[in-house]
This record gives sequence, C-alpha cells and structure tokens, in this order.
Amino acid sequence: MSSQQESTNSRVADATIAAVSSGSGGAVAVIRISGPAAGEAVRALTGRLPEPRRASLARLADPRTGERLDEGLALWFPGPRSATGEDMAELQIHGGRATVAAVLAALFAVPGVRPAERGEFTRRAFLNGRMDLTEAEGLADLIAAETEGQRRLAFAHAFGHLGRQVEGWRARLIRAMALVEAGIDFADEDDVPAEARALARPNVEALLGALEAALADRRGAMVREGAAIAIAGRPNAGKSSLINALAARDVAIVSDEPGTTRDVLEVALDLGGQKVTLIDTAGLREAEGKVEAEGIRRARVRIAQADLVLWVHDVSTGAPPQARPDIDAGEGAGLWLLANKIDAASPGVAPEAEWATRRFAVSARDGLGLEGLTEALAVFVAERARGAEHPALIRERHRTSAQEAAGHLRAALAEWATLDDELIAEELRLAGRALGRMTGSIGVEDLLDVVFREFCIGK
Ligand SMILES: Nc1nc2c(c(=O)[nH]1)N(C=O)[C@@H](CNc1ccc(C(=O)N[C@@H](CCC(=O)O)C(=O)O)cc1)CN2
Ligand SMILES: Nc1nc2c(ncn2[C@@H]2O[C@H](COP(=O)(O)OP(=O)(O)OP(=O)(O)O)[C@@H](O)[C@H]2O)c(=O)[nH]1
Repeated sequence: MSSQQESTNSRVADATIAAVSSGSGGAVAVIRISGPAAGEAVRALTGRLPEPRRASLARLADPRTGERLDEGLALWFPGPRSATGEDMAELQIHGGRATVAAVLAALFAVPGVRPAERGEFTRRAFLNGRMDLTEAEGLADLIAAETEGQRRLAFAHAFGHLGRQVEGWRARLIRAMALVEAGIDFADEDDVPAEARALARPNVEALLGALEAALADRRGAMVREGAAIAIAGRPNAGKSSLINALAARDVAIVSDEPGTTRDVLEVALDLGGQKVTLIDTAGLREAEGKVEAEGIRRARVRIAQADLVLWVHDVSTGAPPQARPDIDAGEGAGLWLLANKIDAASPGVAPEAEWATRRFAVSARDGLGLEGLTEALAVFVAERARGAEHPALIRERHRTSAQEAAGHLRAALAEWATLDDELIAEELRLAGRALGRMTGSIGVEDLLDVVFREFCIGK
C-alpha cells in the first residue's frame, strides 16, 4: 500500500451520513447511517442501541418532539466490521414517502448527521480500504445491470476480478523494478547491472503483452454497454419497420438511459440475456440537403462502430441483386444481408451477396423470418460475449490507465540496453503509478468525484 493511501485511510470522516438505500416504492425502506454519530442517532430515535449485527424491533420517535413515527427494525454494525468500515446502523421502516421523510428529518436533527451524497457510503468503504476502485465501479454497474450478461460482468468486477488482475500486473512490475534497482545499488560492480537488467526484461515484456491483450479485448465493454447492431440500407428498404418488429418480438425492451437524446434512433433490447442496442440509421443515398447529409454522416459513424451491421435490401422492387453496399463496417464486425419484403416479392428472389456473412429472407411487415433472425442475433451476441467476464478493461478510465502504463513499458523496452538504470526504473515506476490509478491504490483524489458521481444516493 502506498503512503498516499495510508494517509487517506487514516483520515476519519467526522460527518455522519444517512440516506434511504432501498429502491423507491417498496413496502419497507432501508435507511443506512454511517459515521461516528451513527450509534447516537439510533439511540436518539429508538431509545437504545441493539445488540451488534442482530435485527431487533424498534419503536421510532422524533427526538425533538417525542412523537412516535413508526415501528421498524434496527441494526447496529460497530466499525470497523461494517460495509463502510465506520460505525453503521440501519433502520428498516415502512416504505411510505411521508414516513421515510419524517424519519430522515428526525435523523438529520441529531447533531453531526447530514444527508449522504451520491455514492458516499461506497466512497467511504473505498477510503477505508474495504474495496478498490474497480470494485466500487463494479458495484455501480451491479446496481445498474439490466441484463444477465451485465449482471455477471458487474458481479465479477464488484468482487475483485479486475482489481486482482491489476494488482498481479503491479506485483510483476515491482519485481522487475527491484531487479533494475538492484543494478543501481551495485553500480560499481560491473556485472551486476547488466545481469539484473537482463533478468527484468522478460518480465516487462510479458507485462506489456498482457496489457496489450487486455486493451485489444473489447468483449467486456461490449457486454457492459450493449452490443451495437446497426440497421442500414437504402431509403425505404424497411429499416424502421424492422426495428419496430424486432423490438416487439420475444425480446425484453431494456429501459433507455436517461439524458441520451440522439438523432439516430436506438432501441435497447435484452436478447437472450445480453444487452443489445439496435440502431436505426438514416437511409444511405446521395444527400439532398445539409440536414440529410449530416444524418448520413452520423449513420456512417455508427455503422463503423457497430458490432454487427444488418443491411436491409428491398426485394419487392425486382431490383438487381444487391452489390456490396458502400459502407465501412468496423474491423471484425459482422455484415448480414436481410432480404426484406419477401411477402411482396416474386418467389425465388434470393439476392446473391458473397460479401454478406449471413443472409436472411424476411418480411418486417408480416413478421416472416423474424423469429429465426432474432435467434441468430442472440447466438451472434452470445458468441461475441463469451468469456467477457475475463478481467476486462470495461471503462474508458481503465483503458486510459492501461494505455499509459503500456506507453511507459514500451519506452523502457525501446532503449533497454542503452538507458541509465535510473531512467529505466523511472519508466517502470510511472507504469506502476498508472496501474495504481486503475485500482485507486495511488493518487486518485482527483478521480473520486468522477467515479462516485454515477452512483445513486444511499449507495
Ligand atoms: N440491509 C442491507 N442489505 C445489504 C447491504 C446493506 O448495507 N444493508 N449491503 C450494502 O452494501 C450489501 C451487503 N454488503 C455488506 C458488506 C459488508 C458488511 C459487513 O458488515 N461486513 C463486515 C462483517 C462481515 C461478517 O459478518 O463476517 C466486515 O466485512 O468486516 C455488511 C453488508 C447488500 N445488502
Ligand atoms: N410489403 C412490405 N412492405 C414493407 C415491409 N417492410 C417495410 N415495408 C414498407 O416499406 C416502406 C418503408 O418502410 P420503412 O420501415 O419506413 O423504411 P426505412 O428503410 O426505414 O425508410 P427510411 O427511413 O426512409 O430510410 C413503408 O411503406 C413500409 O410499410 C415488408 O416487409 N413488406
């Protein structure tokens, strides 16, 4: 543990925080209280402190007036054996809005108790060394998880999957650094530096390889954000009809994240346990106006980033077989041809398309062929997602740290034979710092607001 974290850990929070931690609308609400006045607060409202870690029935009253507020359960978790590492208490009360408000108001009247900010319980758990930053992020993801795939990934992260991996990388780095530094210490004995450095090199190379492999693996990020399936085609091919039909079929519609207004229509679905985002892109053709041109430009961007592109082709017009569409699907992305409007096509119209990785004949209007398509999509995404729980760099923050670390390792390796020991050691140290920022074991003061802002109140 670095000295920086030790100094952070030894800082005792003086404020006691309280908030509702249960979801809204339930019959029972859980109020959590954390900090030095937690015990005092429970005593003020219930008249006593229950036996540690045992639920006990409690009559709650407002300490200012003596008015009875509710009958609930009280729990007492003396620190450091608690979720935050501080003294903690819980009041489990009836879930009505007014009851919750009255009990919270009574709590905030206790000296030293104030409302908790977003993520503040978890932030305290982190500052008290109960979890690393990747685990805290995993918890945020766990709370937000809407599909089975997201849940599994978030669970792995919340319980140390990535954190352990990163600590393993750092341990390897520290071994390499020790070897290089041994060279510094014995600088007057001619052989030691060269030998120690030679021993360290394979470690550094292996670590760089591991970082590069982790950076190249996009599965975790795809599962977390949802696989992007772009629906593309000429105007009127039936793209909107298809997206509507797919969204209405055998798939659960996953709620959309708030605050993301996009001009490209998106629908988030749960396809066999994986989150999938269907993206309806503007019909691709020669643009007639500025607005349309911009729509098409954006459509092309989304298509290039998609995990799979469904090219919808209207076969009702008897138009010639579809040539390879003029689009740039991303590297490794699938490109499927959907021959649409087969209900209105003469039988046997099956466009040849050697460029397509798969072909489906469908009618978005009548639903023909959509069941098979949905199943194929679920299989495609499940295959892409396989192994995603493998320690993965699922956030930009993780990728930035890993890229920074890899950069320093590359710099060291590029001039391994010629650089001074001190300079090699410095590059390795900087790489270690970058990894340390990922787990939060060093230098993260500036990151905390960003990380914990995305939590809800009460977590
Ligand atoms: N009612 C309730 N349910 C909840 C939580 C909570 O705070 N309250 N949690 C909120 O996060 C999660 C459970 N997390 C927890 C994590 C650690 C400890 C805890 O007391 N840890 C001690 C003792 C462990 C033990 O009994 O062996 C420790 O680690 O020292 C409690 C809850 C999910 N469910
Ligand atoms: N017969 C038949 N008509 C269809 C089918 N799918 C779509 N259509 C019709 O084709 C027309 C265009 O459908 P849309 O879904 O709006 O096509 P689009 O590709 O989204 O069009 P743009 O947004 O202009 O690019 C509408 O009149 C639909 O009713 C189909 O499977 N069979």
